[in-house]
Amino acid sequence: MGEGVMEAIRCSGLSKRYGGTAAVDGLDLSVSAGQVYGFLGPNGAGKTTTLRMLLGLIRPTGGRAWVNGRRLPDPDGLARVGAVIEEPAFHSWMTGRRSLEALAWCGPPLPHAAAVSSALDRTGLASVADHKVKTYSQGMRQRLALALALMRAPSVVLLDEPMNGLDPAGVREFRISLRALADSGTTVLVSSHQMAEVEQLCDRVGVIKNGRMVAEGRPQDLTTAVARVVLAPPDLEAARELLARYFTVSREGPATLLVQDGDGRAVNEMLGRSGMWAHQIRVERSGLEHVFLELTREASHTERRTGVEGDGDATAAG
Ligand SMILES: Nc1ncnc2c1ncn2[C@@H]1O[C@H](COP(=O)(O)OP(=O)(O)OP(=O)(O)O)[C@@H](O)[C@H]1O
Repeated sequence: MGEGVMEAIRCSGLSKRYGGTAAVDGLDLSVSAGQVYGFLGPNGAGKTTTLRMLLGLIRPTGGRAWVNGRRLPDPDGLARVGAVIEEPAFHSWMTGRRSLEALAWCGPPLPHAAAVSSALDRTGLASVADHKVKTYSQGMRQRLALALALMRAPSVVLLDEPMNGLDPAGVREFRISLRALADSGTTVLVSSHQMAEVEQLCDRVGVIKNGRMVAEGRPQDLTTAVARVVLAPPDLEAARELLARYFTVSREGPATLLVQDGDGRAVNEMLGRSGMWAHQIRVERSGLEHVFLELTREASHTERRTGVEGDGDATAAG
């Protein structure tokens, strides 16, 4: 994304408290127009609550948010926002196309006569549009929900874990639909637990924990280099001691060391100077999943009780 691209979504200090619990706690978030933004976080991190606030379904208790440059709450702007927060219940005896046409009756008029066909097309459902929904796979139903969200040609789409429950082929198809959507200029904010998919799909990623952003950036910038060094004993132990002076090193297998943040050339040079020669040095990026787990490690046993509304952070590690 270039400089000066319009922000499609912005949250500034956005907060939502339920009694003493801070579901979202001073969240800052910025999504440029036309991006696919991955919104990651462990269970209970505040993802759904954030999406519900952006949709005007619940009212924030603090902070501000804008969608398409318009300060929320903004009922008039909702027509330009599509969402799949919970899977809608379709009538299984209707066809996919008929389901969308029936639901089009509720709400404002469609932007053009071919809006239903276009939404089915964009979600890869054109060939099964006239089949009954009860014959659809889980993945097809989830894409039908996406088609429903796209029917009014929104400029921003909010999706809450849309790939949950899909098999690898379903996830791949869904990912292709989302990518095509963003390539046509629609902004997509997608919450997910499927790290590998997020890594492949998203232009940027934000990781939230306890209702706050803990890491943000391009997927490739959030991952770190790991050098995998294969050496035969007895050099292995000597190499571990040597490299451990400069890097975090761990034994991975009987002949392999894992060197965090290791640059292959530096590792090679250090070993060579000490007369040790590796059979192999391979530098890889550690997956986003690893980074996610590290960043959110304590989240599952962290209590989030806060004091009186307006108080500062009272987070206590459990
Ligand atoms: N209506 C509510 N009343 C009280 N607490 C709530 C309510 N909605 C959410 N919470 C709490 O707010 C926190 C954030 O919930 P939220 O559903 O936003 O998390 P999430 O990141 O979407 O989690 P998941 O990945 O499990 O869907 C949780 O601790 C949850 O229990």
